[in-house]
Amino acid sequence: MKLTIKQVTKTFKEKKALDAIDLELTTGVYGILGANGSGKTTLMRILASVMKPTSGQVLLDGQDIMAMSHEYRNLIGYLPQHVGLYKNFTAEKFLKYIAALKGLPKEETDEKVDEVLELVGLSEARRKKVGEFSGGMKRRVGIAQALLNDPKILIVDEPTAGLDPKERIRFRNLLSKISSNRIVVLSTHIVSDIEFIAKEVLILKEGQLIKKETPQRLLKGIEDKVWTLVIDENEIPRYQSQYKVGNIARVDDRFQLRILSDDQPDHDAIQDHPNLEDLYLYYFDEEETA
Ligand SMILES: Nc1ncnc2c1ncn2[C@@H]1O[C@H](COP(=O)(O)OP(=O)(O)OP(=O)(O)O)[C@@H](O)[C@H]1O
Repeated sequence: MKLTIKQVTKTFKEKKALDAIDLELTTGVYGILGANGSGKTTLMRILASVMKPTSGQVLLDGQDIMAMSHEYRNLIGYLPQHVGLYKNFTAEKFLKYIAALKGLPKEETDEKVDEVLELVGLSEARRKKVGEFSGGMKRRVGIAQALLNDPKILIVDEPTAGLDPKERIRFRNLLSKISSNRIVVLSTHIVSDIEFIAKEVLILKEGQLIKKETPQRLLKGIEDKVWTLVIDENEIPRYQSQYKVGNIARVDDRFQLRILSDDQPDHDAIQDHPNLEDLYLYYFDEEETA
């Protein structure tokens, strides 16, 4: 199975949200990383076929998804950024309701609902009201509804926003588990969401795809650019104005700075192994780092 994105551009009035994106996706998890407004949601919506590109095409195994219409929609599971859940429904009732909306045959529904509840770890909570669920459980209901039609392509937009670290890990493992025979596209600006599960990381910046690499290769690209340096507090502003400074940690009465720089920022600076947080800082320096 291959999803091909060919010269996809989306323009809103004068704003180019996506600018001639070319991409090929096969089974596995793809992490789309980008700052706010970089075009992640727009790309996800086009892949989910809820939005048409201004120009360009998306092809599934050579067929235009717009021409495939329902045939394509039946292959898609989509979890938008904000999904409406019916608070007074139990998880089970909600999923049965969505199954009916998706046109699942009645005789298959019970078994399918059992299966997705099990998959997302909510079997025991199935008779509880969704309104009483934690943030992480609600997201898992969201994934469960997206999986009801056993989609070959699963698109999840910022699924971990607002989740605590434990719930994030659980969610990540779930995505990893279900990705073996599907294309999973996950957007996030939280780097640790994709560091361990993404087959490739796609970096979007101002509507352009600036990188598409395995996490390992991306890190290799900044291998000799990460430095740590211990300084006094009054020196911090000088380094912040001259360099891309990431984490600042207190070490006794001094401070350790994590600095991204092509050259050694000071003769006392020590090189360190890069992580994806460094990478994010490297590409999105001027924007807020998450
Ligand atoms: N319906 C719309 N009308 C006008 N402009 C839009 C519309 N949707 C998106 N945009 C603009 O297109 C750009 C990309 O938006 P998009 O929502 O795809 O970014 P994003 O990377 O998903 O951001 P976020 O992380 O904040 O969700 C932004 O500048 C946004 O303001």
